[in-house]
Amino acid sequence: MRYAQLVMGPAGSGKSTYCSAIAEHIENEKNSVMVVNLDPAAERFKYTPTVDIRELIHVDDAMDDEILHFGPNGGLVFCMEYLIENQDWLRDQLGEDDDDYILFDLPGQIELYTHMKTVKQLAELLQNWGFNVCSVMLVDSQFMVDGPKFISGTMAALSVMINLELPHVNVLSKMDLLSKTARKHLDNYLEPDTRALLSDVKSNTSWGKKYRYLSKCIGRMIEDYSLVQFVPLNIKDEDSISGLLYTINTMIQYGEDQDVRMTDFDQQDSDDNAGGVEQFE
Ligand SMILES: Nc1nc2c(ncn2[C@@H]2O[C@H](COP(=O)(O)OP(=O)(O)OP(=O)(O)O)[C@@H](O)[C@H]2O)c(=O)[nH]1
Ligand SMILES: [Mg+2]
Repeated sequence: MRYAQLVMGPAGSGKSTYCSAIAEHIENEKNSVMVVNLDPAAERFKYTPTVDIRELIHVDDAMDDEILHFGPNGGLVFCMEYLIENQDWLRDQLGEDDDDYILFDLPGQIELYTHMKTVKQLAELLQNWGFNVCSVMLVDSQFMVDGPKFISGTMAALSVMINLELPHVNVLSKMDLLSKTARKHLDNYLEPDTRALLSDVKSNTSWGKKYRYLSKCIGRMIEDYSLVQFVPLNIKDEDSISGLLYTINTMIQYGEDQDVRMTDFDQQDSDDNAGGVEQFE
């Protein structure tokens, strides 16, 4: 079995920084990990990618092409579709080693995740190649500190979850940047509570009243069904990273093989003992 995190989220939400920090953390625990850059427009990142989509296609190739003439956003979508069409290239680059743990650093174009099919196709390819895949969606915590923004971030996360149908975790990134007051505000929303969410939604006008009612219904739905949850991540705090990785690794069943091996070992041990008892008798 192999293991994959598809790291996604809006532009600048911290995906590449997350990949470097998580890779460093896993390596410090003496486990091996690889990072694959799947952002055809990436300029620089701290990690050294094992595989880099820019060796297959760069967003400039799509933009400079005299027939295609894409702008940066269309160009990026084209590159991701090109990757799927050239799946053999990716398969060869990834190799076939058992037990690989790979972080895929994806581009920051939210429509790739909310309703387009390319990332879903990528996940299906990886699953066919023997990966346990999960999606990790980063949302910048600074954009989630008032009720209406939290609701809209939650709805974006929900559409990604529905579109991809993968084991999924939503991460609030850049927690180290929040002031104490902002952190307190955010804490009120983390345990879904419609009243807290609505406290920022003004309702003086008739539009305001309707908007408040809609927000209330959405808030209740999220609260009643525990549909979307967020894990806050402070990348400067090792405990925060370990906690999140534990959640993710449980989802992709990373480490369970080791448990099985331990169980086999225990079984062997007790068989041996049983033999010993017989001999003794
Ligand atoms: N303080 C702090 N800054 C962060 C954190 N994560 C990312 N940043 C900063 O936010 C900016 C964007 O981070 P990236 O990791 O490049 O974000 P990205 O999601 O990969 O961006 P795109 O690939 O352009 O969509 C950089 O200046 C990072 O240094 C964090 O956890 N804490
Ligand atoms: Mg990036």
